[in-house]
Amino acid sequence: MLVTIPEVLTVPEQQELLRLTKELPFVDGKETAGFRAKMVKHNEQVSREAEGRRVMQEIVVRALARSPGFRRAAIPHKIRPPLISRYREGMSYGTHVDDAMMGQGFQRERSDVSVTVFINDASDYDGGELKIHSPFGPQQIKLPARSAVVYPSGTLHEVAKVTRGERLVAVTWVQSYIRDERHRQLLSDVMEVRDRLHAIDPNGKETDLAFRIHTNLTRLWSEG
Ligand SMILES: O=C(O)CCC(=O)C(=O)O
Ligand SMILES: [Fe+2]
Repeated sequence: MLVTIPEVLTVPEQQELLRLTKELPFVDGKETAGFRAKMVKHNEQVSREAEGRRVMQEIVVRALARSPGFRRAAIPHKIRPPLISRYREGMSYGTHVDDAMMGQGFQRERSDVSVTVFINDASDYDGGELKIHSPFGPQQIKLPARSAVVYPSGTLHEVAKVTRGERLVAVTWVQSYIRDERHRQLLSDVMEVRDRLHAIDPNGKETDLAFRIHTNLTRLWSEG
């Protein structure tokens, strides 16, 4: 399931992120890539040592956590501290699959859902499309600033070479309460129906039923 979500970041949040990207030091993105992804990862990310990195991560996580669209698509249990990535002219990230387990030692978390939050606008650069290889063919994603895309971590994907300007994104991974993508899609659909029924008829029998289906499917399928 590939979902795009507009306006995840507020304008002040996006401005603060942009300001910090101008101030903070970036390092080679290979630092956080698995051994195979290292071969194809040509980008930069805000240094682990940078003071303001935590501030940026908190802004992004807070924005995602309050977004109903994100919550519905990802059904998040745990979210990794985001990487703040920059692709300057000539940079790209070749085809790869994200690691299944992320983090250190016994604190590892499974990645079910990958997320890109767009910090600067698509008009600021040429190229730089996020290309997700799906069973229905490749999906090319290039979104306006403040939007996000959510897609299954098990897909092969790549970032096309930036040919003008620079691309600034925050990238993170979610361990979902619902591990199976088919279950997540069904729950997400039921949630939408439930919320629409509630808006139309808060006291209706059908609304009760939709709430019951959603709640009990969550009980049936969730873990963690
Ligand atoms: O920059 C993006 O949109 C995705 C980058 C990516 O695939 C990764 O960091 O694993
Ligand atoms: Fe990736």
